Amino acid sequence: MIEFRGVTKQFPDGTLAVEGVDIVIPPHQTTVLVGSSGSGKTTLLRMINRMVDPTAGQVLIDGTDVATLDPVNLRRGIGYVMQNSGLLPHRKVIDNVATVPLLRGVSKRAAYAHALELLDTVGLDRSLADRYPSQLSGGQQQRVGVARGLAVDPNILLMDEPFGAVDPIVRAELQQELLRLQGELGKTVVFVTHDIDEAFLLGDQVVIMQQGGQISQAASPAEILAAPADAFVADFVGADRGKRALHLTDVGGRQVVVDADGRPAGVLSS
Ligand SMILES: Nc1ncnc2c1ncn2[C@@H]1O[C@H](COP(=O)(O)OP(=O)(O)OP(=O)(O)O)[C@@H](O)[C@H]1O
Repeated sequence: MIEFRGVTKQFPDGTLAVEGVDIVIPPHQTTVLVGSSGSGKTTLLRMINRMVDPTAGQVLIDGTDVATLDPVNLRRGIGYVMQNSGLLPHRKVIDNVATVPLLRGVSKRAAYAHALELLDTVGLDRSLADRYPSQLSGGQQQRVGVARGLAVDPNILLMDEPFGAVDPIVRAELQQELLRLQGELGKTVVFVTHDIDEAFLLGDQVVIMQQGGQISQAASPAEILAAPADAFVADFVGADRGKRALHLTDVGGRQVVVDADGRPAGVLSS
């Protein structure tokens, strides 16, 4: 479990990126941080692995304040997948996936064998192992990024707009792959996106952030649609609602429209 307690981040130039955030991120589920540009999503995510340190408050992993942990060790135990995959361009796919386990002292043989298995896991053909990142499509590069994030078998996987740079069709494929993977692996995934549809598709818990780095609402997609916390949330989740509608289900006494995959798409007004 990851817990933010009264977390604020003010950068040295005075920018208040995150303010007074209290949130619990449950284990073995996907929590999606969603909000418009500059709402503090990435800053919040990076405080989990100490790429950013809070100016006030605490971030706890399983009850331990991350401020007491060595940042390098902490980062090597947490998977991190970013937009544009972040692959090392001069290293082959297989080397990119095996890098962190090798740094952690895993034998070469074991690290490379596991890296090949991870290519299978993310749906990539092993024949791509000896290519360089520039010889892959954008979607393939993102899959390698996910394989690399999984390479240390982390309990926690941080994903910062991982599918933001690929076309909509590939993006939809990658989203489905992540759902499949998460069904098998059950990691604690924290995922950042601008896209409310992506948030509702992937998130068990969706955290809606507003400008100034405050949380407007943190709840399941169905709960958010059934009872938006305020006008900002109602407006933010309202766009595009129609296309997800298929059938009705009861959530807390309100009729929620759910799509064919069981994902909520809207609330029936009386
Ligand atoms: N190193 C920094 N120094 C000063 N301000 C920063 C720094 N990093 C981020 N910020 C500011 O903090 C705020 C939150 O940024 P952050 O990247 O967390 O937002 P975001 O919601 O992830 O945005 P985006 O969706 O555009 O990536 C923004 O106003 C940003 O300009």
